[in-house]
Parts: sequence; C-alpha cells; structure tokens
Amino acid sequence: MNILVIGTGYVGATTAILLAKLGANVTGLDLDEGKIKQLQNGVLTFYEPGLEPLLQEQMQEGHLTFTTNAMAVEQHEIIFICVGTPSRYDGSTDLSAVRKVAERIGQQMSSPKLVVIKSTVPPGTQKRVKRWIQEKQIKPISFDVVSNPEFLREGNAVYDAFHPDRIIIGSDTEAAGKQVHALFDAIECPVVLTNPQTAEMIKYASNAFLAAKISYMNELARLCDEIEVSVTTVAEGMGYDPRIGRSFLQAGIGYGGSCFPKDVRSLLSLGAELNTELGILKRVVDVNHSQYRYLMKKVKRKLGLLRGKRIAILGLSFKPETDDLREAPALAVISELMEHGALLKVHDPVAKLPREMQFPSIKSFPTIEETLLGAHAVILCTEWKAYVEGDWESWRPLLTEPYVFDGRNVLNAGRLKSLGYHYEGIGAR
Ligand SMILES: NC(=O)C1=CN([C@@H]2O[C@H](COP(=O)(O)OP(=O)(O)OC[C@H]3O[C@@H](n4cnc5c(N)ncnc54)[C@H](O)[C@@H]3O)[C@@H](O)[C@H]2O)C=CC1
Ligand SMILES: O=C(O)[C@H]1O[C@H](OP(=O)(O)OP(=O)(O)OC[C@H]2O[C@@H](n3ccc(=O)[nH]c3=O)[C@H](O)[C@@H]2O)[C@H](O)[C@@H](O)[C@@H]1O
Repeated sequence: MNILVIGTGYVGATTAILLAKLGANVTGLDLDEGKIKQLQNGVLTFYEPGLEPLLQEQMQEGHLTFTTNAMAVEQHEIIFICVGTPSRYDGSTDLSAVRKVAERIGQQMSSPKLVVIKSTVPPGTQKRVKRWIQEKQIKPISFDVVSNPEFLREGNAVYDAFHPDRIIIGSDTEAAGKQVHALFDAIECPVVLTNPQTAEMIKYASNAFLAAKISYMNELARLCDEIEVSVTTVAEGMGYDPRIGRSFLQAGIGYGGSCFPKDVRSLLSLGAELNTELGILKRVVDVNHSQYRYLMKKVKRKLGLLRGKRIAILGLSFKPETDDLREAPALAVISELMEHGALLKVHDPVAKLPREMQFPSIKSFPTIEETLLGAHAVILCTEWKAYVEGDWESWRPLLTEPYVFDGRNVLNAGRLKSLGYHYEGIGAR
C-alpha cells in the first residue's frame, strides 16, 4: 500500500510514521524544503518525546521517505491531507492550504485515489474538497474523500497515535470508509463510522468541550479565591464522579496551543454564519482571554509598580513536553509585563523565545538558577517537571523577593510557604 502524507508538521509527521509502522509504504510531502531536508536526515522539525527514534527506524527499514515533489500524487493510491488550517482574522478557518492540496491532487490525478482529510476542517469541508479536486481534473477519474480527524495531543503524540481513544471515519460510501478502517486494523479502539460532516463536527465538538471544561474550572477558580477554597481540591472531589471525569479540570492561566483557541473560534464563526447562538462557547473564549490577566492582577497587587522589576518566567511553551509556542499564555504574560516596563528573565527546557520577542528587556537563560537570580518575582507559566519537582529550597536565596505566582497550580503551596515564599496560585492554596 502506497500512502502519501501531505504536510509533515506535528500531525503529518506523526501520521506518516504511524502508517509506516502499521505496514504501509509512506511518503511525506511538504513544500517546506528545509523541513523535508531535515526529515530526510532523520531529524524531526519539532520536539516530540519518543517520535524521532520511530522516524529513523521506519526510514531505515525503507517504509518511509520524504519529498518536496508534488508529482508524488501520481504514484500513491491513498493521500492523507495534514496541512495547517489556521484561523483567519475573523475567526473562521483558513482553508487555503487544504484547497491548494486538493487542487493539486485533481490536476495530477491519473488513476483512482482515496483522499483522507486529517487536518481539522469545519463541517462541510469534505464536500468542498471533493469539488476542488473535481474542478481541476483533466479527465474524470473516480476518487473518494474521507474525513478522519486526528485527536493526538502534542507531547503525547506517540502514545496517542498508537492508542487512540477512538477512530472517527466519515465517508459517503461504505467501501471508502472500510478502506480507511483497514489501514488502522492493528489498532484496538472503538471506531465510529459516520458521514463526513458528522466526523468533522465530532472533532470540533471534542476540542470545544475540553476547552469549555478548562474555562469552567478557571472561572470557578476565581470564586474559590474569594471564598478561600482550593480549586484543586474541588477538582479532585469532582473528578471521582465518572460522569465528570478527572481530566481537564486543572485551573490555570488558560489554554493555548495551535488547536483549542483556533477550533473554538472556528466553531463560533460557523455558528455566526448560520445564525446559531453558541453562548457557552463565547464565554469559554472570554474566560480564557481574561485568565492570564487575572494572574497579572495578582502580580500587580503584590509588586506594585512593575517598571524596573526583574521577573522570572518559568516556561514558554503552551504546555509541557512540547516546544510549540502557538497561542502560548506565557507569551501574553510576557507582552503585558513588558508593556509595564518589567525586566524579564525567561527559561524553558526546550522552547525558544520567538524572534519578534527578542528585546533588550527580556533575556533567556539556560538554567533555572540563572533565571531566578536577583528576580523580584517568579511566574510559572508552563508546568514542566523541572519546575514542579525543582529544588525550591535551594532556589529561595537566589531571589531578591520571594514572590511565586503559580500560573498552573502545580507547586506545593504549603511547602513553598514553609520555605519562606509568598505563594499565589489561581484558586490554589
Ligand atoms: N498539532 C496538533 O497537535 C494537532 C493538529 N491537528 C490539526 O492538524 C492540522 C495540521 O496541524 P499541525 O501538524 O500542527 O500543523 P503544522 O503547521 O505543524 O504542519 C502543517 C504542514 O503543512 C505544510 N503545508 C502547507 N501547505 C502545504 C502544501 N500545499 N503542500 C504541502 N505541504 C504543505 C506546512 O509546510 C507544514 O509543514 C491542522 O488542521 C490542525 O488543526 C489535529 C490534531 C492535533
Ligand atoms: O486538535 C488538536 O490539536 C488537539 O488539541 C488538544 O491537544 P493539545 O493542544 O496538544 O494539548 P492539550 O493537552 O489538550 O492542552 C491544551 C491546552 O489546555 C491547557 N489545559 C489542559 C488541561 C487542563 O486541565 N487545563 C489546562 O489549562 C494546557 O495547558 C494547554 O495550554 C487535544 O487534547 C487533542 O485531543 C487534539 O487532538
């Protein structure tokens, strides 16, 4: 089975490696030459624990190659679309990369194809992809377009790829649905076979629900602060109820990343387009936008004027175990602190400060100790293990002032207080 995976970012690279491991001959195609060169050398273009050895293994075994040659469409029966689907300025989804790929498939098609959309695309997109392919065909050749949304989490991509909670397949025809199902035969998990529009909706509904869970807890965390209750204990107590579940109840400075923010915006945009009020989701976004500001208020209340204050930022990435900075709350915190004239010292185990944030008033340090040295306050933005399990006792004398603001509610408040820190979380105590 020859499979072409178009787009070799987080999802494309992981999908290509998974399909190769499951026994297919896979080619990864991307228009980014630098990315492809790196992949051809067996090196991932992003940080993802455990993925690179699998990449190298599959390349060595001859199951996986990479190319920038768009003519590759011709030589593959199955084509996965894994290109980006970012937000447009109005929150709707920019499908231009998907469209380009679809049109290219149409132009190059000389034999029947099965096209699988893995990118997250708004309900109704499968129909449009079919049309875009058809419009560019030189002569009519039969093809199918199946929706097969991806649910992996960055930082857990290997586990999630091989042990998904479910596989969703949205197809117009039973045969094409079965063909996609067969590709994942070796994976044991529930499979939902449905129509494409439903499959597309399942993806958005899932991400938006998880985002809603987080915003719900974040809003409650503010109330918990007022009534001097620990939102972490509240979440623990709630989580024992299987109807609620334990996951995604962690309050903090809000969700970020390349998906929750854009996918919630996309769903809201679809609702607006169809005159359907999605009031809960609007509030989910509002809470998320104001959540880092809520932490900033605490910082200002304690430190007073921020001008000239040295503030240590622990963590840049939108969550641990990734170097992804897309919509990372840490960047919003940094921007606000800079506006107030603070001097920033930042650390992240893997993520690098983006070029547009490289100013003289903000410095990156290779070690946590150097970052903390002389700081008037510490703000933890990402719960990397190195911070959660850090040696806060030996770090205490490094600080000029002992203020710790825990944007992820992951530090042991009692212990920090006993070490002489002033600790504030978000509804945590
Ligand atoms: N990052 C994640 O954890 C998840 C992402 N998704 C969805 O998967 C899709 C891809 O996301 P990521 O992998 O994060 O994006 P990404 O930005 O890391 O990768 C997209 C890749 O597509 C390439 N590309 C763009 N246009 C192309 C074209 N015409 N031909 C060939 N290559 C092209 C880009 O150069 C880039 O390498 C998005 O729709 C996203 O919402 C779904 C689940 C998880
Ligand atoms: O569509 C996508 O791209 C993916 O989006 C999320 O995965 P990801 O963005 O990698 O990361 P999550 O672990 O879901 O975390 C997202 C954000 O929520 C925050 N979060 C998460 C959980 C929680 O309890 N509280 C909380 O603030 C995290 O810090 C992070 O900023 C989903 O979990 C995946 O299932 C989905 O495939």
